[in-house]
Amino acid sequence: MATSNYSRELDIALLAVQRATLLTKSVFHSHAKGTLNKSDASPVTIGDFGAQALIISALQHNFPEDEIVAEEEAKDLRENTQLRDTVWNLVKDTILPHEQSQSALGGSLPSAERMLDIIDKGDSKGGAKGRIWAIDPIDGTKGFLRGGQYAVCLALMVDGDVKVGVLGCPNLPVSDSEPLSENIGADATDDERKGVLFSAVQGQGAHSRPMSTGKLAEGQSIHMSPLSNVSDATFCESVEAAHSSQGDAANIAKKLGITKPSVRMDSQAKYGSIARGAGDLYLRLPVRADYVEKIWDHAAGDLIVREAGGEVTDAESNRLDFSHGRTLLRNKGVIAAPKSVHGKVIEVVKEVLGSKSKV
Ligand SMILES: Nc1ncnc2c1ncn2[C@@H]1O[C@H](COP(=O)(O)O)[C@@H](O)[C@H]1OP(=O)(O)O
Ligand SMILES: [Mg+2]
Repeated sequence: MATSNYSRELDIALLAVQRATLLTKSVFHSHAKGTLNKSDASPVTIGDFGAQALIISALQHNFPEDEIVAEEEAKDLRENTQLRDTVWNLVKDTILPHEQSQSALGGSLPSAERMLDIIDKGDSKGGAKGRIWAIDPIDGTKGFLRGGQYAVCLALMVDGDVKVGVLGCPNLPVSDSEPLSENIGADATDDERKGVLFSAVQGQGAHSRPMSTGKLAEGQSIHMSPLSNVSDATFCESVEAAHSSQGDAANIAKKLGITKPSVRMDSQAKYGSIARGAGDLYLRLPVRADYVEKIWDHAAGDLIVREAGGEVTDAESNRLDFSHGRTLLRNKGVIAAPKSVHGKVIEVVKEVLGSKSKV
């Protein structure tokens, strides 16, 4: 087969993520308004299943031979018809107003039963061979619930290498030049200037565009900040202390001479934020030695940051390796930074984590 520039994959991924993100937003708003109270299920559960169904149906329509690694399986929906019907009602009503987009995505799903089969198509084991999509329908569930940052994430890997990545971040500022505010992790009350889609294709750079409800605009090129002095950095980390050691991050920042407080936000919105230069570093430092990261939590963000001119590795300075199934078996932690300072950051990360293991 001729080499691909992945333009069709990118177009479909953007539309699928746009449609799925609109669904999650409508779940959040229905929940906030109390119109979802017929079901006992959490809005995260409903949004997760709905978004996964929409993305997989778009992929199956366009790329029927491809494999899919997705976070959810339909078992709970098969056992709970009320939950199934709640999700189905949302899925069948979520359409893009732009007609051409509808046909590109294969139109509406035919039935609730078919929706369950589609959700279960995300059960690939992943691996080092072939075309495999990784989906996280709602990354950052805690952020979603508190009206803060979350992301709808989709990436295409070919032979274990990420070729296309898209992140739908409905609660990040539209503008690439808006600096990160301290309350970015919690405040999504102003919908107006919020909502962005980040994307990247290997070798073609990274882009952002507004998360519109209609036809998507052309992407704007995005770049990591040209940070020459690491002590000027703004660093991002998880809100959840169980996901990344905030104590280790504070020690690392101190040793690097960083004085600004960290910006805490949920989800791969952290990767998008540093890729557009709104922040500089993303530190994810293991809390539990036995936790293995999932590929859908990193594949899109990894490519977007690298295509924006950044470097993404684990805490040992190894590239994230997506070729070992559904998890990042060979990696611990994530350190993403502009190329100019990544080496210096890793030096200090090793120092801080190394001194801990000697205690
Ligand atoms: N102990 C852990 N260490 C690191 N990440 C974790 C841990 N437990 C869960 N996660 C994952 O962190 C991701 C969110 O990260 P962030 O804090 O950056 O928003 C979720 O996808 C979550 O996976 P899961 O959804 O399986 O619980
Ligand atoms: Mg996740």
